[in-house]
This record gives sequence, C-alpha cells and structure tokens, in this order.
Amino acid sequence: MIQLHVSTAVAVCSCGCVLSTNRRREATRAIPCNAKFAFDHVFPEQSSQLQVFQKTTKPILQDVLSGHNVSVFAYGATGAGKTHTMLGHGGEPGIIVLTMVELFEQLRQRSQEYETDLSVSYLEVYNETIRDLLNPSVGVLNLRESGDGVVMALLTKGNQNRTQHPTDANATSSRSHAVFQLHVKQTPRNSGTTAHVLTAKMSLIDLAGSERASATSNRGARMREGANINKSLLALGSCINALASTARRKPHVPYRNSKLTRLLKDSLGGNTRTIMLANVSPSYGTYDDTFNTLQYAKSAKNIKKSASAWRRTRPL
Ligand SMILES: Nc1ncnc2c1ncn2[C@@H]1O[C@H](COP(=O)(O)OP(=O)(O)OP(=O)(O)O)[C@@H](O)[C@H]1O
Repeated sequence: MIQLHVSTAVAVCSCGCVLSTNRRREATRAIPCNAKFAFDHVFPEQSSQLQVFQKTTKPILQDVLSGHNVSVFAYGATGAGKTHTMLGHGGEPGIIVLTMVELFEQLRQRSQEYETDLSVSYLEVYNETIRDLLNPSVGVLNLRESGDGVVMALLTKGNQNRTQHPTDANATSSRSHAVFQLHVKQTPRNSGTTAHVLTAKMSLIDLAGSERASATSNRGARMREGANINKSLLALGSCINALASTARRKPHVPYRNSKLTRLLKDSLGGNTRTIMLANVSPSYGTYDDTFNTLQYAKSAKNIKKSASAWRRTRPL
C-alpha cells in the first residue's frame, strides 16, 4: 500500500499530476501534463499528524498484533517533511511516537490474554556504515539486531545520537537513514488454549532526503553525505523497480548494492506489509523533486507481496 503524504499545500490538476497552484502553467510546460499518479491517500497541508497516523499506520497495528511483519517508511527530497512526519516535534508527535502510544494501549487491552515481550533496535545508515543509535560507543555495527528496554526513552536517546547537519535546504537535515524496529512477541497466558505464540517485527523508517548536487552548495563532508544518500536511495529504487517488475522472469533484486537495501531486505520483498509515505513540498522550486518522488512512489506501488502470519507454536 502506498500512501502519499503531502506535507503542505498542493493542488491536483485535472489530468491527475500534482502541481503547485500559482505556477501551474509553467510547471505544465516543464514536464508534459500527461503524468498520472494514483495513491491510496493524499494529505493536504492542513492535515494533522494524528490524521496521517490514523489513515496510514493505525490500521496496520492490527497486523502486528496478529503476527505480521509491517514496515512504514517516509521517502522524499531533503526538507520535504519526512522527519516531521515520522518523529514530529514536542507538540506534534509523529508516526513513531503515535504508534508507540497506540500499540501500548492495544497490548494493555490484550494483557489478560497474552504476555508480551518487546525489544527495540534503532539503527542509522550513515555514509554506508551502520551505527547503533542506542549505543553509539559501539561504533560501526555489523548487520544484526540489538537493543531492549523502555521504548520511548530509547527513541529519545536514539534521536539525540542521530547524525544531523544544517544544509541550504534544511537547517536540521538528517544525514542518515534511521531505522527504528520493534520486535513484539505475544505468548498466550492460558496454556490450555490452542492460541499460538505470535511474533512480529515493525520497522519505522525515516529515510535521508534525496538531493540534487547541482541544486545545493554542499561541499566537503556534506557533499560526501549527499552522494552516499543518493547512492543508497538509487539502490533502493533499483530494488523497488526489480520487485515491481511484471516480467514473466523475475529480475534479480540487487539488495546487496547498499547497506540500506540489505537492512530493508525483509521490509521490501519479504513477508511484510509496507506503507510508503511520499513527502513532497508545495514549493515550485522543488517541482523536479516532487515529480521524482511521485515517480518513485508510483513504482513502489506496483510491488505485490503477500504477507502471512509468522507463528511459532510453543509446546503448551
Ligand atoms: N507538515 C508540516 N507542518 C509543519 N512543519 C513542517 C511540516 N513538514 C515539514 N515541516 C518543517 O519543515 C522543516 C523540514 O522538515 P524535515 O526536517 O521533516 O524534512 P526532511 O524531509 O526530514 O528533510 P531531510 O531529508 O533534509 O532530513 C522542519 O523545520 C519541519 O519542522
């Protein structure tokens, strides 16, 4: 399922492509007006964080509780609002925080029936290396899962450790991809029932923003970060295109081309329900970025997967 998250004002022209209203004619000249995009939801600028959460992520919490893996990721150009959507700020908590609140409430309601074990990992992919945001002193991590503890505190701690630097496009630009993963294991309390142990992994991902080198004045470290971000997003795009291929002979999916795609392998092509949020800015200055984001999301929407419950039966 693809969700299009429009973080600020956008008008949809009659042919279906998304253009900012005041520059619609010029934009139409720049890119032929025959592009059509269809998404499950479009959120205009007045949408609240809660509305975005309720339409996109809340419905799939039921899948987590019934033992399905799910993932939610935000994609878009730098400054388009991905971190705002996924993490939010003090008064406007984003999807990750709202998910935690709702998930804890739903687990509380099931607490008579199931005993729950939760573990958390929070990783960032920065310049093609993986760091554990919950324990950065460990340095670079090999690909593995780690981390247990009190979820909200861990989230805050991880965010403080995340790599951010000001750029021309965004004063608080995330220079890494952040992957927050929750592992939920529910064990039936009543050993006399036929209920199964249910395990699920929920991945909430704030991707770093794509950026056009020609449109930034980034130099040195910022330029190297930008190049690595683009390289990994390109690798992600190649995997999405391969997964979305309708060719009879399925093409090879190049997961091994970047650390990001290796990390997201089971969130993209595996037994997982995925929601992609495509963030776009209303500014005419970002028209090309908007168009690219919509194209990227359109490809992702073609991925067909079937998720089935991953259940382990414990001897009762
Ligand atoms: N829907 C929104 N409502 C209010 N403010 C927003 C919204 N979306 C983004 N912003 C603001 O715009 C700025 C850029 O947003 P944000 O940092 O989320 O972008 P980003 O896509 O994560 O960028 P990058 O890829 O560079 O990290 C921030 O100051 C953020 O608070």
